[in-house]
Amino acid sequence: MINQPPAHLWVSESAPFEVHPISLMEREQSCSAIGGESHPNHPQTLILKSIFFLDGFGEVLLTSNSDGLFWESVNSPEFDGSDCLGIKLVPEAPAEVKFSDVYAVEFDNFGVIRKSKLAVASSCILCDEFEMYRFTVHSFQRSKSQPTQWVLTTFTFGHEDQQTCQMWVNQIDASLLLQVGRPKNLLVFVNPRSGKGIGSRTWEAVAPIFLRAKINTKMIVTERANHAFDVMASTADKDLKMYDGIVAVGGDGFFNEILNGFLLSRHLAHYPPRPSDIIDFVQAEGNYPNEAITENVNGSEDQAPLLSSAKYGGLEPSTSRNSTDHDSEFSAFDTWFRFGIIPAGSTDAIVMCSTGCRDPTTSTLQIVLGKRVHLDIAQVVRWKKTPTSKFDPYVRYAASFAGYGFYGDVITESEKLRWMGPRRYDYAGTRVFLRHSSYEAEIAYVDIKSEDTNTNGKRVLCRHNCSICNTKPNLQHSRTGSHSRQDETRWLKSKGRFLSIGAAVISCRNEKAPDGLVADAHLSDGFLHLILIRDCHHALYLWHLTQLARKGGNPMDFKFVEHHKTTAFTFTSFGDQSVWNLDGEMFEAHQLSAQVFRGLISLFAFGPEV
Ligand SMILES: Nc1ncnc2c1ncn2[C@@H]1O[C@H](COP(=O)(O)OP(=O)(O)OP(=O)(O)O)[C@@H](O)[C@H]1O
Repeated sequence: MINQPPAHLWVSESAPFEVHPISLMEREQSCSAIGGESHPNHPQTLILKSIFFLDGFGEVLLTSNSDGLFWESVNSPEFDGSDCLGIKLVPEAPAEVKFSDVYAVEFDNFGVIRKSKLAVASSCILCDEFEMYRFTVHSFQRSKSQPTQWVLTTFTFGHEDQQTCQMWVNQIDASLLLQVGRPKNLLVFVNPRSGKGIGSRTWEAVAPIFLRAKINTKMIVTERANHAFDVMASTADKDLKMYDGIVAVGGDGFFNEILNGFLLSRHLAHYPPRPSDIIDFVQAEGNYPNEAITENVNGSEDQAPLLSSAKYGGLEPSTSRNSTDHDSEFSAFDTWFRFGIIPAGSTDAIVMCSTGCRDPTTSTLQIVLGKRVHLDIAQVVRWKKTPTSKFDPYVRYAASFAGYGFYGDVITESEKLRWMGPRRYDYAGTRVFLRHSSYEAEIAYVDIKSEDTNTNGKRVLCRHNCSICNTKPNLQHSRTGSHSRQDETRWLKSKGRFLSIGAAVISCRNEKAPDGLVADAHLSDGFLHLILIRDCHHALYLWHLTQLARKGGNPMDFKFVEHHKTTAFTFTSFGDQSVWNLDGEMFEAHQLSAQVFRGLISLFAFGPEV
């Protein structure tokens, strides 16, 4: 039943408007007039107050200032908070929304406003409903069951006067324009084959949020693997700079493709040292006998070689990259350009680590609200693909993980089973586990003293506004190269048979490993976590894997597991074939080196809230 609003709302007391004035309405043109604070960037900010009907709640006095909207219930005999059956309802609606949490406001024309929540829920025909002009404020709230998940919420305000509604919409719109860091133009890549083939559906579900937020999106649905890479690599910088960022609707592998398409031609920096650079130096100095290298199972410091920056890096100018070029070409994107990921893949570890959950709506909200976190990126340089291939440096970047042995085998197996969707990882994982293959290899890694790690060896989890990620680095490894400026870099070596070698850039939290591969890895502390799993009894390996799969497990607490926080490492295989897994993509490499670049890129994300 649609009623006319009660008569008292039509009576003007201080009528500032001639058309349909509403009692108690106040309009202040200057902040000082009502003792409010002016917005530092916008001294003309209006402070508005008007009586509205809040849909599903009742009559409220709505106030807008530079921070947001606030409302309080207006007590009147006809709006006493009772529903149509006379039951007293305690209003549950929040009484404020900050502009920083508002992503859109829309004028809704003439339509129904309901007096109480019960009326909304039950569509009770006896409940009071009015028809009036309306506007809707779009925001979010945290899910009650999973607080890291953000769910859409709206507040619809009704008023008899169209102009009043329109004025509020204009005012709120003006306040939203003052919110810093929100994107206006985005290039969106959609992988229709992600996960269970849900990329396009995922985009269709979240696209209205971008539309409402008045963000222009240019959307490209990929037609083949590497399509997004090719577009990113071939687009001129001046065209890319028209966008505030790039959004990937897909999984980690798809994001990796976009990242590589962006970085490969734009990020110019010195390569990390080759495995042979380190061995050559050690042999020349004579302080690290080969036998000791072979036996260095525990990475004891006595056996550690020192490597001066003058001696490593070892690349001829033709094969190295100039970090001065890097500064000019890459930093042009540095300040505002961001990447977003809307999860639609099989694992989505990067999204889980950067937003705290795996939810397309949460990721979309964090994009439209312009959130930002920095992300470390590992640069992996393959020197030789197979034992017989010639020296041919080939660079790839990884945002989450580089893994060998078990991880390489799982990705090799699962690629043949793409048709199975995300279940392929369970099937391939079981097969590879049963095979229990181990591989002979040698690893050298930069030794980091615990006082250089920002945590002093303590386990500190990465969270929203993380103090570790925000700390200035003690080491000189940074965006210009992980360790290239240090006078002395100490390398440790491990050689032997490994079930797996993993280098985690971030914690790699996912549904199979709720704490991730490394629970205390950070988004942008500038460190890699090298996890070496030596050949061990099958049952012990299973025990380690079950610890990984458990929340609060201790997967590192085994003698055969080594965990080294580092900035760079080199790898040499002694087998015929060796396959790595980079962010879920296969990467064949007989010899490689990797180094981390601290906070090399920014993501549209709020940071994990674990
Ligand atoms: N149109 C397409 N057809 C086939 N493959 C595509 C297409 N577009 C992209 N790809 C490829 O699909 C691969 C996997 O995509 P994506 O990472 O989105 O899904 P996933 O592997 O299921 O998820 P995750 O990486 O999280 O495990 C990427 O390597 C990408 O190159």
